[in-house]
Amino acid sequence: MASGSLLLRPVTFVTGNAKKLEEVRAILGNSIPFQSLKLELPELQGEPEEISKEKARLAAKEVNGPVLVEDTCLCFNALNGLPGPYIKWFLQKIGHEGLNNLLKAYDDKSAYAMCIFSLALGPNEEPVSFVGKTMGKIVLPRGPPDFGWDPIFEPDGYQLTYAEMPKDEKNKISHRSRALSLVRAQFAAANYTFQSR
Ligand SMILES: O=P(O)(O)OP(=O)(O)OP(=O)(O)OC[C@H]1O[C@@H](n2cnc3c(O)ncnc32)[C@H](O)[C@@H]1O
Ligand SMILES: [Mg+2]
Repeated sequence: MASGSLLLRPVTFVTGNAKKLEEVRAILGNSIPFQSLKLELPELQGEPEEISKEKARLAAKEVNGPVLVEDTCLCFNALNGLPGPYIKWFLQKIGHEGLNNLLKAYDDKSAYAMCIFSLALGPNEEPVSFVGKTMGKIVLPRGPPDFGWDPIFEPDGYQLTYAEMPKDEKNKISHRSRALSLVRAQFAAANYTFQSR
């Protein structure tokens, strides 16, 4: 082992969401060796970063090794950041139309997508978080409804919603790719060494 480096089992990215996994794979390529585990973890209520960290603690206990998790928020500025971490349930219950209706009473349609990754090196290690944000606005749905709220989020500087953009274009500017740049920087700085599987 090189001096100053930490020998780890490969990191397990834990998520119940196949679309997230697809994007994480596309964004990371071979830059960080990881495997994945499909697991729906219980989620706390509270501030986004704490929710993400708690997911990492639970995941690290399940896996008994290094884990990466993420929690995604869609935050409306007119609603002081809500639905935020509760977007999954809002989307499920009221859909794209209902989310648009929430903003009918306000001129301000601006919103941001936020991804908080948390890395825990093991079940007894405190997780570290990495936040990525992309600013934009909420619009009537346009584009294929393949992934969550992609059809109603139009990032600033584009006339396309996330759903209308080619995947690699979304992955260049997305909340997820911004957070993963920080994760990658952490891995580079920490100089972790991975055991071969
Ligand atoms: O198992 P986990 O990783 O928690 O997966 P999840 O689907 O439960 O995901 P979250 O708890 O982070 O809830 C975020 C919600 O936002 C959706 N979502 C996440 N990332 C998105 C993206 O980039 N574009 C559109 N929708 C997204 C996702 O489908 C959920 O409905
Ligand atoms: Mg979830």
